[in-house]
Amino acid sequence: MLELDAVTVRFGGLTALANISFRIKAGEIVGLVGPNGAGKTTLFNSISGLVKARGRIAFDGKDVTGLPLHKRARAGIGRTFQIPQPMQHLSVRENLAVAQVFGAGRHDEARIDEILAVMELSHKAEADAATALALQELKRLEIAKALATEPKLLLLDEVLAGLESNAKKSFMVKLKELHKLFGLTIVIVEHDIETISGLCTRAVVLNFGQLIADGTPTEVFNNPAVVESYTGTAHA
Ligand SMILES: Nc1ncnc2c1ncn2[C@@H]1O[C@H](COP(=O)(O)OP(=O)(O)OP(=O)(O)O)[C@@H](O)[C@H]1O
Repeated sequence: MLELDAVTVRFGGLTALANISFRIKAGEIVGLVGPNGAGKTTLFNSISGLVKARGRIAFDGKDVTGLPLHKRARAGIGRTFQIPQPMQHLSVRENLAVAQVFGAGRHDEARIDEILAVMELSHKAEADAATALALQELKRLEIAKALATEPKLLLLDEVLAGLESNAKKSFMVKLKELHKLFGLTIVIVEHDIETISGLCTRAVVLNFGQLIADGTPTEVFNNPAVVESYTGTAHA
């Protein structure tokens, strides 16, 4: 479903991603892990089209490397952002409608109602999205907006960050439900080892823009290079 070949991103003299190559199969839930500044968000930006990358990115067998953001969304690549930013002055429902037109090129109220229901936001559908939502609701809206684009591949950037452990657990259950209900492939950036182990069958680890491990969560978190990347001993 997703193929990355030698994906490289430079910002001036800084190499944010260096020759990243891996494949993701349809239906996988993959954890994208690594210390701050490792390149995780830049990888999401490269896949979704927010950042230009060298190398090759293919999705569903088609080369999307040169495609703009909206065409990648139409191809089925959806994402959330680290800091949820609903559109100002629009209701929750309107936020989803805009996302749907952008990503799917159509307006389907029934589908929006379904997403509102599954994300437990029906009671807030007409509320002002920017001012009337608590943190958990904002996070649910961020995921709902990505779902409204009708993705096949969903890139989740730290959607569980800042939640206490019970809320985290219920979000994990919800993500598993969405995976099944919408037939999604998911890549999730997350720092918490327990969350990655509970949710993902595979983890890919970046450090200083390099891919340093790829395997089951148990394999990866026992890998000395990964432990070093978190404790800093390798680069201290
Ligand atoms: N637009 C940009 N211009 C210049 N440098 C950037 C830009 N975006 C990211 N970087 C740099 O690229 C590197 C990778 O950043 P990135 O945000 O992808 O890391 P990350 O793994 O997502 O980190 P975090 O866990 O802190 O979100 C960092 O050194 C960052 O400062």
